[in-house]
Amino acid sequence: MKKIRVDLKERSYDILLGAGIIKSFPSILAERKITRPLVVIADNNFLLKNENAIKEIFREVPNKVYWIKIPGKESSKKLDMYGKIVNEISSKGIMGAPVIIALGGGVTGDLAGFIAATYRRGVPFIQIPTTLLALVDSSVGGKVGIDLEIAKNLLGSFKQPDLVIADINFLKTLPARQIRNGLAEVIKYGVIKNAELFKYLERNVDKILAVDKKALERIVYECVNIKARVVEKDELDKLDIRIILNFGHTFGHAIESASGYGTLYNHGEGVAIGMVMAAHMAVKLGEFNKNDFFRLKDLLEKYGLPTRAKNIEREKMLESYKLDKKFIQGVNRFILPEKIGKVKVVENIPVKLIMETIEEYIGK
Ligand SMILES: O=C(O)C(=O)C[C@@H](O)[C@H](O)[C@H](O)COP(=O)(O)O
Ligand SMILES: [Zn+2]
Repeated sequence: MKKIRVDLKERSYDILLGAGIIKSFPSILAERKITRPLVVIADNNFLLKNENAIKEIFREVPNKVYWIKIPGKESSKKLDMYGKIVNEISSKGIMGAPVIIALGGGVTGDLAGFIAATYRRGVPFIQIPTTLLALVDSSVGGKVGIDLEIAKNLLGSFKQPDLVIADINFLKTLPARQIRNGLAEVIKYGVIKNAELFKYLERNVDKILAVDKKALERIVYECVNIKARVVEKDELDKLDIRIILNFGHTFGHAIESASGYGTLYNHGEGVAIGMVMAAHMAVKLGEFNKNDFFRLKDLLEKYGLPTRAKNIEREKMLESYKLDKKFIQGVNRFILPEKIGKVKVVENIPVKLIMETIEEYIGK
């Protein structure tokens, strides 16, 4: 088992990473003296495939366990679902503050984390990510929240988990589209911080798409380390350091919102298109060379990710785009690549270039 420490003073925590480590869940709780009741907010799709094994593990813990199942789809990250779950928790007659556990992908983690941040003004929180996207990105760093109709992640908070239990074995039963969803974020890490990781992704496409355990473990380890180090320097996303993790997300989020958070584009797919759009703007601004642009586009395509969006209403996308949390008082701010492995923040990109890019990549 590997242990990655996220050093955030009194909010520091461990990420325990390994194949099959979920089996050690009862001893992990015992070692850490976690005795409070557990409220497990679980993705019902994940449970459908793994319920027996998971329930067997939870039967070995002395804590009282309450289960809440949710559909792990983006459409669950909404106010009505949030209201329903907090009411359900409060009606269970739990004495004292429970520990909230997120057992699922990014949606489950973001929603459960927002509940952990707000229920009783905050209760302990454990992330057990079950998708590649959640393993490499959303389970680490404490961004939690829900979507509003008009834009993604508009209501939220920072709530660092107390522990992350990252079991690579969960990836074995993940549908291919979910693997690709996470791979978009993995490619993002290569572009923003690690050219070697990017090369590794270029050289090992077949292995990675075949969900080779060693390759996936290596990737998850690299990504989590990058994220942990970035978050340590700028936990609250205020110093223009953490912002690099948002590469591809301005257009990506707008694509997700404009497509109704449905099945059309998931988060990774939106981010894949968003990265290509941002990279193309960087080429046009003379900040990024064409060759690297095509390396990025090709790599996304090799992993089966989209690089342009169809069936999106541009007007809807623009409404959501304007609410990007990175923009300051009407000044747009984008993360643009300078080379593979390095990005920078660029402000005030000409509206003409942004509109041209939308015209080129977003359409009916
Ligand atoms: O952790 C971060 O910081 C990120 O930006 C990582 C993103 O991949 C992730 O999708 C995040 O939830 C986006 O947050 P937002 O601030 O753009 O809503
Ligand atoms: Zn993301």
